[in-house]
Amino acid sequence: MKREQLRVYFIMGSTHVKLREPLSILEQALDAGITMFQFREKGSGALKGQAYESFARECQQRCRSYGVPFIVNDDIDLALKLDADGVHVGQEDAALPEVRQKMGSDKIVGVSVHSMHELEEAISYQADYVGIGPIFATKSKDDAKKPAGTVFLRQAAERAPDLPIVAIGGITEHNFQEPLEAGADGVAVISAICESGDVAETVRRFKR
Ligand SMILES: Cc1ncc(COP(=O)(O)OP(=O)(O)O)c(N)n1
Ligand SMILES: Cc1nc(C(=O)O)sc1CCOP(=O)(O)O
Ligand SMILES: [Mg+2]
Repeated sequence: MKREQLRVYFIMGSTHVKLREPLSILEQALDAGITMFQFREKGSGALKGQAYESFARECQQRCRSYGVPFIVNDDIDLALKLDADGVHVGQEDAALPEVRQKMGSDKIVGVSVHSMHELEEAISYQADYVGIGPIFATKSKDDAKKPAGTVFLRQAAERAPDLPIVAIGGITEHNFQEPLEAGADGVAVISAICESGDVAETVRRFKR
């Protein structure tokens, strides 16, 4: 993958957008230039079964029409079934060698890391990128860790200059420069886009 693809990484599930139409938000975000999309359908009220798969396919179809990578959060079986562009897994989701073996070498495998040990593992098992967070406080993940700021992000970028890094957690139009200056290639965002009154303008600001 190209590290520029992490520049504005939009993450969404139907539960993140409350009463607003999620597919319309995704289309507006794609049209405004998001560079990667993650399908993250989890938590209370999340779709299940056929509705879950159909919603994923609808999102994937839209990403394909814009040439934007479609990444599945957590669910490797769904990623394989849909021939998604990749998966994102956390430390508790699955073992990285197994994920790589199932997905194959051509697909994108992203992993969350919070320590140097986890970063070293991600490097040795050839993760395509790492997600580091939460940088700031977030309300979008119930089991998020404490906000960590950019200290570890900066250390990770220094240790692994060739490994693409995306910052996540509480990132907004007003604070996104901080993780970029610390060495992130891009920012991964849920609420700043899902809850924006002007999705297109918000995405454009992240791209400036
Ligand atoms: C880009 C990116 N970075 C980190 C995460 C968090 O993954 P994880 O810790 O597995 O938590 P859940 O998102 O699965 O709740 C992510 N999804 N994307
Ligand atoms: C999905 C996720 N993972 C995080 C991590 O720290 O690993 S924080 C987070 C939620 C990001 O949403 P928002 O942009 O609304 O803060
Ligand atoms: Mg996960």
